[in-house]
Amino acid sequence: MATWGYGNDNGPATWVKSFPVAAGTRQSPIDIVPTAAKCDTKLTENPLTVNYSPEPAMELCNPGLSVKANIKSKSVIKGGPLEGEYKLEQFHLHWGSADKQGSEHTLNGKMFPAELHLVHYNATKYSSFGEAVDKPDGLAVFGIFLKISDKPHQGLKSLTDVLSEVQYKDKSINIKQEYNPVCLLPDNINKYWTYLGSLTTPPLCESVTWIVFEEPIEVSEDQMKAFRALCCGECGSAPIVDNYRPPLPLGNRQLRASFQ
Ligand SMILES: NS(=O)(=O)c1ccc(CCCCO)cc1
Ligand SMILES: [Zn+2]
Repeated sequence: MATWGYGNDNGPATWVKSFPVAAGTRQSPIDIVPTAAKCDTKLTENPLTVNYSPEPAMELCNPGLSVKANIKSKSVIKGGPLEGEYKLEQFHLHWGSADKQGSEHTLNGKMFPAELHLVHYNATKYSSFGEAVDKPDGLAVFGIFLKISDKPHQGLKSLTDVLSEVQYKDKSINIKQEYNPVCLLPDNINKYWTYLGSLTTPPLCESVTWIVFEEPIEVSEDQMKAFRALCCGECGSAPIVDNYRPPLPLGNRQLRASFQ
């Protein structure tokens, strides 16, 4: 199969041909149904802790199906559902061609216009992201919903203001100003759902402890337009839009909530 993507010929329904785990039992994303989540006090007794550091010259790139920032500084998380310390590797987003769609996780069947993923690997047990990526306890990903407001998100503005410089595939730039990814988190990180899942793109490894925050971050329509202006290839290629995998069955998994 040619490279995977989100089109009719290479989209999510076709991935199982090259990546059989797509039909696995702990796939992501899922539809989050809060009333079906089990409130687990163990999650609150051991609060999720975020220790992110400023990134001096953060690299922003267009790999062709999203926009990604690669992290070099020591930014770590622990607690909540996690055992050990997980180190931030990268963050990226998924978004729609219109505000009615774009997120990967859904909330009671509702899609948000976009979803931000902060990808961490288990640095206590593994020496690199590459080693951790296919281990059942290898990764932890923060899922943050984006919703539209009339004000731009200041933290994302440092990125959306320069997206035109990575408009084409394989372009990358360094963000001049020091950037601390903590600015991307919602105000309240104590309210989240967590479950055992997978990467939402090939290779779809079943290696992710998902932590999806209840509180969305707010972005402007202009910022959404900036994401939708990114291109899959070189000048004249199709825009990167609708780069989301639809939800998979929860199956026998337990969805836990850190709050009532
Ligand atoms: N949408 S996601 O957060 O699940 C995600 C994170 C990271 C990768 C990269 C896998 C690279 C394998 O070599 C792919 C998907
Ligand atoms: Zn993602």
